[in-house]
Amino acid sequence: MLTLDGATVRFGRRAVLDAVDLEVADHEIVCLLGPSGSGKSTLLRAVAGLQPLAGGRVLLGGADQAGVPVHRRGVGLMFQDHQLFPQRDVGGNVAFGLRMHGVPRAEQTRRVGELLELVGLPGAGRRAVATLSGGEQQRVALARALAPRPRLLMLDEPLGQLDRTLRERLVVELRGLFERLGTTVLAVTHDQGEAFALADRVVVMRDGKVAQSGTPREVWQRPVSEFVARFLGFDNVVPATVTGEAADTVWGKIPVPAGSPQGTCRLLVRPAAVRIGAPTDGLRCAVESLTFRGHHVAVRLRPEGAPPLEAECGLRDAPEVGTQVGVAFAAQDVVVLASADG
Ligand SMILES: Nc1ncnc2c1ncn2[C@@H]1O[C@H](COP(=O)(O)OP(=O)(O)OP(=O)(O)O)[C@@H](O)[C@H]1O
Repeated sequence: MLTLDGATVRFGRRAVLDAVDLEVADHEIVCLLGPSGSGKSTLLRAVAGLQPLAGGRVLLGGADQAGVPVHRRGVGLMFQDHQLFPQRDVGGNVAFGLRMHGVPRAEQTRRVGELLELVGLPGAGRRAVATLSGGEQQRVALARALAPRPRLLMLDEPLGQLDRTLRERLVVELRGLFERLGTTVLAVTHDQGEAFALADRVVVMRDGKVAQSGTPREVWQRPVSEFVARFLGFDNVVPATVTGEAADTVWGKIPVPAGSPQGTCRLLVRPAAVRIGAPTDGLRCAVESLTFRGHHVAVRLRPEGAPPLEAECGLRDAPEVGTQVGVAFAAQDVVVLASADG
């Protein structure tokens, strides 16, 4: 459906999109994830035709889009600040793209009704935009973007301004809706939870380049680099030397999965790999702090003469702050990272 082939965008001398290759298949939901300024929105704008390329190509359905204006690309866009037209009612907003495409009025009315039903706002066509909650406005913006049946729907921080609970609910609804409609989606978010819940595939960006692309499970289980691991919120990343099935680290010898690459590397030790036991067993640490996270407790440990170590455990197993514990490591939650890229 969508192919980026060496797509490059420059602002001045800086490549904000740096020779990016990316494929989005029909019916696929791809989420671009990455820190602020990594080029996510620029990529969407380049695909939409709002941002000229300094090099490379954007192809939609196999056709090079060079010179094709925004309104002829057949892509739908929904931006963060969904910008509904305040003077039009809900129906008028949803029908906007249909009017632009010269869809007959009766067909417009039918389609608007259908879409409002789909996004969970049946019968809201006559309501004034100002009377809607943030979440409802977001749904109207989505219905408006879907109305012209774009071959590719692009969402830029679609749920950005909503509170966490509403976002978590809507993201599940969105995924169901896109699956039912068979919509091809390219979405941008800086919220990894949102990306992982919505996407078939996650693309992590860094400085205008793709740092990693894979299913949510692949990226979560096997981040390819220290950058991706840290971006996902993992703090236990240290230099290591792997020999056989063990790594030498500042935290002592840590077992690694069979078949791991050998030699010097960075090692990711997921909090789940850190098993807390009696102070006489394993690496001795002081318990520095506990953070309650719903179903588990994040435990910050301070080993003697080594950097802090993040662990996690069940609510009932949480040690007391200030006590001493011993730590062992479980190989299945240890990942040898392919590159030491800081
Ligand atoms: N019109 C412009 N002129 C100059 N620099 C720009 C312009 N638009 C974007 N940039 C710069 O390009 C870089 C990438 O911006 P972009 O908006 O694509 O990042 P992003 O990953 O979407 O970030 P965020 O998550 O903060 O929205 C940023 O450093 C930004 O300041």
